[in-house]
Amino acid sequence: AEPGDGPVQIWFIRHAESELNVDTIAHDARDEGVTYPLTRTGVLQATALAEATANVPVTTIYTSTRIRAIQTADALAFKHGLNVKLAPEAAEIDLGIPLDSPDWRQLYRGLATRWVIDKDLAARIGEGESFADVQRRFLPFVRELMNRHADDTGVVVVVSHGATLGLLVPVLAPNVPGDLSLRRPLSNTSIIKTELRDGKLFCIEWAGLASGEFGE
Ligand SMILES: O=C(O)[C@@H](CO)OP(=O)(O)O
Repeated sequence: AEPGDGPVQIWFIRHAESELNVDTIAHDARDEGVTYPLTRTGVLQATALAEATANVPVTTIYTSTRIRAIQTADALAFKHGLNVKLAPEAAEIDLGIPLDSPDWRQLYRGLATRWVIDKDLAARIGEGESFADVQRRFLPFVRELMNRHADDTGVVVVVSHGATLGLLVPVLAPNVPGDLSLRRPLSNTSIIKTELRDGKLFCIEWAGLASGEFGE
């Protein structure tokens, strides 16, 4: 069904390219609040996202409180004449990996594998969050939003991050394999489209991939 015809849809969107996503930019500040804004490429991506979704019946926009997410959400908000609702629960996972580590990707993959393949919810790196920690903050936020919008039509948008969305949406939408983000990483401004069916989230599309193509 087209968004607007059927039950409410929740679209989880990864923010546009930020300074954190460019290896040639120093990542010596903590990832918090305003430390990593969008790059110029990111600004153009956010504008393109807003154009591409101009005719989507967006009713509400929630955003992580990192500036890269807020900027992306704002691009949508300005286009749709909406305000944004701040959701600190949707901020990026504190992975415990130094942001400028040359082994960042490999360490991330290792940790994500322990979480979603080995089901070791307590695994963590240093002072970083465990999968149980992240679930404790993100899942109730989304479940509350599902309740709040259960009788709506149209599209509710949640702007968040690669690791948070990639690893947590599969926990909420049972038709998504837990390791899908390891095989199909979310690039900047990727959209995960879900729909509320019988009180549960059903994923209809993952970054352009239709639900029949998720694999095992
Ligand atoms: O750097 C990244 O690739 C991820 C992981 O922290 O973050 P974000 O989706 O916020 O860019």
